[in-house]
Amino acid sequence: MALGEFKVHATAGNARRATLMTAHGPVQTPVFMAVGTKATVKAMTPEELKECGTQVVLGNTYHLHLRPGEKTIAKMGGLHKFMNWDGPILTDSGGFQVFSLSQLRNMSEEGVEFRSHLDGAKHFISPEKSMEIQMDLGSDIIMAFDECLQYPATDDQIEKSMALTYRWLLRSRDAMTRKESLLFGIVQGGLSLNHRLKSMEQICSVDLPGYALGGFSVGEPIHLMHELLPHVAPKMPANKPRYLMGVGTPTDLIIAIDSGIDMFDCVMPTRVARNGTIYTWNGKVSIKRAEYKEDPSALDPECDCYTCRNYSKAYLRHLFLSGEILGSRLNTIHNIHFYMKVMEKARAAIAEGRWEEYKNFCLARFAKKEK
Ligand SMILES: CNc1nc2c(CC[C@H]3O[C@@H](OC)[C@@H]4OC(C)(C)O[C@@H]43)c3nc(N)[nH]c(=O)c3cc2[nH]1
Ligand SMILES: [Zn+2]
Repeated sequence: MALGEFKVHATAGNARRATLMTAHGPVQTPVFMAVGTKATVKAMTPEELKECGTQVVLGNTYHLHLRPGEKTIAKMGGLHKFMNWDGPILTDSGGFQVFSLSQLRNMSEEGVEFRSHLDGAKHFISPEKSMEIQMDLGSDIIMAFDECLQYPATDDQIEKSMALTYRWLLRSRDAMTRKESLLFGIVQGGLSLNHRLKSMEQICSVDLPGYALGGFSVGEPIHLMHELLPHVAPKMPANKPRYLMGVGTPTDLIIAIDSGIDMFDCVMPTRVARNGTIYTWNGKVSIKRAEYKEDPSALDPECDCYTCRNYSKAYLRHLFLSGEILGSRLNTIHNIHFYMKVMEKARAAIAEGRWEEYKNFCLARFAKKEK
């Protein structure tokens, strides 16, 4: 397959089983990408990520620009070498984090001036600067510099913001000089269907290797996203990957795959692992509950990850209550393994004509409540 080629092998309604070719190898979709904001997927080594079936790791322009700086990472041989990850890396463009993390100074057509949340130093990111940072990092998939509007937003704010995001996409595209990197455009448009379709028309009119849906999972009631997705995702170019940014729970993944989404990222599995929430094939487990104090069973009897093969709920509860680092590591290994297993089985189900059955199985299982 050629660089950037997206080959659809099978479909089931809007769901697709496909392969995206990147400079660091093929990505089998639907895919869940592990979030490695500061050049590490928290608490896991690259070997453990691979063992869990991780294909793509995310990095971030905003965080890595502030520390250690993309020029330093470039001097160290680029982000792959720096973090010892030889698979595909996708980097977010930093817009979302500037708006959500920093004390924003001001925003203009040119770009965004902000103060670092680390030391208050002044910085400026524009579409051109964001592309330069991501190319210095050696990213395989680069996200266009966009404005991710907060929720709720007025129609006027949505229209102005998506027009800016479109103009910034054109500047992002014109600033791309690294042919190994694939640029994805980001569709905005808030939570209104007509704005979403208008933004999709604009963004997808630019010929790119892939397109993302941004502006979701920003505090809106999640059902609004579920209601919009089936009307938007299937209308995006069928021969290009569709990436739903920042989503989501296992249930969200299944619902979005069913609407035609191919790629996902979310801090959920790693973040909730560190505070003791475990995803299993029978719903969520909160390891700190007293009922697990002397429970010899694995987190999930249906899981074959390193954690479930070697440790009991009693031990993992003890580690969590003791604030032991190993607790974070073992819980994260399980949650990442679980997410990757859900996606691996989804790929097989679509390929083998079993998607409806697998979808309904997952939605029922994931909804089960702890006794
Ligand atoms: C959680 N909900 C959510 N995240 C979103 C993102 C950022 C996604 C990145 O932010 C981090 O999650 C907070 C993840 O770790 C890194 C590595 C930073 O990458 C992921 C978005 N990014 C852009 N450019 N545009 C968007 O409209 C957008 C919407 C999102 N909704
Ligand atoms: Zn497990």
